[in-house]
Amino acid sequence: MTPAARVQAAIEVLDAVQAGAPAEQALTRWARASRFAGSKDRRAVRDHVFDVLRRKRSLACLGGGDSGRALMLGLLRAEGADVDAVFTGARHQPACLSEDERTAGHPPATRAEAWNLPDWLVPLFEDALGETAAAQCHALASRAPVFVRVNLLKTHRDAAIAALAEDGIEAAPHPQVATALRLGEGAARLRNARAFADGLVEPQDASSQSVVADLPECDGPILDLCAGGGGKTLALAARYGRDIDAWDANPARMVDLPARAARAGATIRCLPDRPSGPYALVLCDAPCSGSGAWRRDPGGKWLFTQEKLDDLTRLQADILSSATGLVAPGGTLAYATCSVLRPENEAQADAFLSAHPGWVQTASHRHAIDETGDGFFSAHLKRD
Ligand SMILES: C[S@@+](CC[C@H](N)C(=O)[O-])C[C@H]1O[C@@H](n2cnc3c(N)ncnc32)[C@H](O)[C@@H]1O
Repeated sequence: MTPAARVQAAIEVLDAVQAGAPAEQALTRWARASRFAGSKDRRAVRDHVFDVLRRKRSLACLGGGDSGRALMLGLLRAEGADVDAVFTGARHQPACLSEDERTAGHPPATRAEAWNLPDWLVPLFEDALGETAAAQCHALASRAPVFVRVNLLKTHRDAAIAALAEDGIEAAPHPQVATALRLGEGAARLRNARAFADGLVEPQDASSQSVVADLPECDGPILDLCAGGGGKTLALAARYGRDIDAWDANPARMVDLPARAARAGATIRCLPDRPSGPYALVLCDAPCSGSGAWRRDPGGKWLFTQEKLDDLTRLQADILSSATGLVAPGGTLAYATCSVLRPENEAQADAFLSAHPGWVQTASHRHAIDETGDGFFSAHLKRD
């Protein structure tokens, strides 16, 4: 496919997304109907689509509308591309620009437009991020860096870097997180690399790794209460060098965890029934808006509503409250979200402390959305 034909394909996928289809589904449909497209074409179309979805609001301004065509025009203008070399009208390529399209479009004017947020989220981002809100929104509208966690159960950092290099994957140590490597050239080959197959590394955002690295020392039993796919369960097993219990209200989410644990050389017990404890440490990586990681799932940013936020904060409070019975005296309940919003973070921890005398907060960490990782929050709540 020519570069312009890839743009036309992205326009069609974006039209489907704007009509309500999830981006992944729209891309899969397009790929199935476009057998002529090779893997590089598919990757390029996907990149266009996700680049637009991260910055949909500002690109709609620049492109003069929110159709797939206007959004791609906005992206090309933002990148300073020669739009007439793309909108050529040739076969499989976007039709030539009309006079209206040429004159339409303006630079983003409001904060919501410049920050690529729905209007209602702007005050929440300002409240949570203060002077860094603009920079963090800019990071949220950019491609996410790719990180892996070095699995200390099997290897060490330099050996992991060398193993990745054997498969042509560049990896550089993270400036603060000892287990994290940032991947460069060749990152797309990770899933086929020996280092991955042998369990030397696991894909995991650096802030996610940091949440586990920051946990207190612990000698007793450990539970991952919202284990999901088990990213943090595996990190816990490596961090503490012992067995970890894992549970999730939706057990189907843990289906791949036994195979992942086997590859990582970790012993994880996926509990069939709700655990009863007591545990010295319970990690509660709660369901959340995902606002700290929307650059990986930009569709979520545009579909999120105040009502969904209210539902989530109620669920988080319920999960935290029901987790209290699982923690041994002197033990820690570590609450974490990949959100930057106060109602899901500091306000949630404060409400917990008010409602549960006998608990104290021993630490809280905020991770900014930037080149070193996603936005994350964690609070360590200790049972006195
Ligand atoms: C943010 S995800 C966990 C991600 C996971 N810790 C990881 O690192 O890959 C939150 C998980 O909480 C689970 N969940 C929702 N309600 C729950 C509840 N009441 N108790 C336990 N888990 C719950 C969801 O099914 C989801 O898998």
